[in-house]
Amino acid sequence: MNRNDAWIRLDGIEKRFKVATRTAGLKEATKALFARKHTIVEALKDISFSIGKGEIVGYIGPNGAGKSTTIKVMSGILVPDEGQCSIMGYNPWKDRTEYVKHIGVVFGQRSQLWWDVPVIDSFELLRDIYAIPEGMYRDNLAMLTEMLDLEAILKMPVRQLSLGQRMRCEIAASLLHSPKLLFLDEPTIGLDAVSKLAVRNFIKRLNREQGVTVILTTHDMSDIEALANRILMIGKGTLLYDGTLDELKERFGTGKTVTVDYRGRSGPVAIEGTTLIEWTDERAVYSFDSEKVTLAEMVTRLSESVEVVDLSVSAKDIDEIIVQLYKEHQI
Ligand SMILES: Nc1ncnc2c1ncn2[C@@H]1O[C@H](COP(=O)(O)OP(=O)(O)OP(=O)(O)O)[C@@H](O)[C@H]1O
Repeated sequence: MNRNDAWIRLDGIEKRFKVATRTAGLKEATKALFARKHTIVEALKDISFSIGKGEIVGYIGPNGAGKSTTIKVMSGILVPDEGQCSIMGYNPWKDRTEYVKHIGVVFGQRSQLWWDVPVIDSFELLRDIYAIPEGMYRDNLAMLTEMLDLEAILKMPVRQLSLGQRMRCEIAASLLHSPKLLFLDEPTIGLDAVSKLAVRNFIKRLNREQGVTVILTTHDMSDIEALANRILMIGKGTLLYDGTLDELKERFGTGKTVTVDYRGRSGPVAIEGTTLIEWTDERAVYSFDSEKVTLAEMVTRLSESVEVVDLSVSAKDIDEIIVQLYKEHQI
């Protein structure tokens, strides 16, 4: 894709936050208030990428990496300090009034629905706020009610809904005005397996049948496996990976994972050529590359420090690849 033709394009986006420094104790806090001590958090550093129409992109990274900040910049909520952003020909923060008519946004941790009124009343309020034409509203409501199985819950007040029911309503609310681009920030957070599956299936169908482009942030790698054709990985405000999940597996997933059950030690045993993924009082999980260290060497090294009770070897799954990547990049 020629970057100039890209549907979504970010170029050198930077965002800094000024945070008041807090010190322990009232006296210190008062002093800091008057002295106006601040530190600068560099939330986004030179972020550039392009996304084409119809893609589903997973935006991943550990806590505090800058995912939500990017989504807020892209949805026009935050103005960056540096850089350019063009989405469907709009500048999200300068053309915000017109731009928001073409995007849908769901923040999994926040609600856009009114707590005490029936869901359908919230939908009607949104229809009025966004001046959605009646025909479009009726068609979309019927389609979303069917696809997200909302019939039985439309008349219930939001506060009575389960988390999974509420999330289905949040997603429907963000799509009533037929946006062509949907931002989902942690859409499956806290959901049970059945609700997660319903949300994922809906996103897939929406993308396939309506051509809606989806950008989603998640900590759940099974969301990524189920949905994303492409991954953007961010750490400490810097973009670290842009590619497909298959490429990621090919590049980083060649190694294997060893799970060791053991007795006789409380602290971790470091083994050269391996990455320690998990360590408890009874179990350790290592990832290793057989070109760097053999299984026999690992067992020998472990047996010097612990009594090995059981050991199993498996191919690395996506969560382990991600943990390894975060470690390699020290994020
Ligand atoms: N309004 C704000 N004021 C000050 N600092 C902020 C603000 N919003 C975000 N930050 C800081 O910017 C950095 C990036 O935050 P952001 O919320 O984008 O991360 P994230 O990748 O979405 O994290 P998580 O997975 O925990 O939601 C963090 O250090 C955060 O503390």
